[in-house]
Amino acid sequence: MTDKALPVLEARAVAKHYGALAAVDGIDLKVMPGQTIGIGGPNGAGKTTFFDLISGFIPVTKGEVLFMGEPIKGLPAHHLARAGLVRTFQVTSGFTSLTVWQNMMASVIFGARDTKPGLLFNRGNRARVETTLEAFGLSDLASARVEDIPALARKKLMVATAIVHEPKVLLLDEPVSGLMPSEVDEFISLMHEIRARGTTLVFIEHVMRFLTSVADRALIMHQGKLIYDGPPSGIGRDETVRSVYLGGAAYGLETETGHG
Ligand SMILES: Nc1ncnc2c1ncn2[C@@H]1O[C@H](COP(=O)(O)OP(=O)(O)OP(=O)(O)O)[C@@H](O)[C@H]1O
Repeated sequence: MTDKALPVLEARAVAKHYGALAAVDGIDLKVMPGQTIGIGGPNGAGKTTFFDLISGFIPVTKGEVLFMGEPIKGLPAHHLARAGLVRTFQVTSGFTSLTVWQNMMASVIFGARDTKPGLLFNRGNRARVETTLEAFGLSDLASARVEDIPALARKKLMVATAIVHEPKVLLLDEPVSGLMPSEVDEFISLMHEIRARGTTLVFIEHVMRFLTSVADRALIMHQGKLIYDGPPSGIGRDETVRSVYLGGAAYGLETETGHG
């Protein structure tokens, strides 16, 4: 069982340099079990690079990242995913010529600890896929090819293929970018359901309405550093955040997007 007092994911003075550029410049972060953290900030602030570091996708230049108290250095991303640290990408991924059902089964099979794929088409895994598709409102599209389904369904499928592994920590990179306001609302409800399961969530999002409705803690990055760490309701009142991200003006957080 997860120890409530220990961070599930921790960044200690994490930095990533590209030549002279510090894309991420010494970030400390403790993600506690069950937290939902939303990360915002202007383009080029270092959000995706930070995500790449804490998911083990790229190596740190300085500092260290710990998952469940253990340093992740040197562990490949697929190993971390199997251990419960799962992420999605900004660009909606998936096997477009396969069906929704096949994508889900592929995720279950390749994400499993067991290495004998043949054994994984079992009743338990099929039931997990069915339950997840139902929870995401995707059951009716199970036999549709991914290239034929709407953008909202593709976005949902990407999260569904991640959540079917019952991750300890789910990292989502801009889950609602490009969606219509009503679709964003649907995704907000979905995120609340995922939160209710107790999944620890960390996401990047420019859509402020989504960030403030879903997260219980907000981080704002600028030039590789954290300039805000606190309740989402405080973002619009923070002078620094307003000047570098929200345009300096009084900011109504009902606004659909920040920069991006
Ligand atoms: N592989 C790379 N090589 C060189 N520079 C990079 C590389 N990846 C990112 N950068 C630079 O690091 C900085 C941070 O980029 P990053 O993509 O992390 O920002 P971001 O906050 O996610 O931006 P956006 O909101 O536009 O996605 C940028 O200046 C970017 O050009």
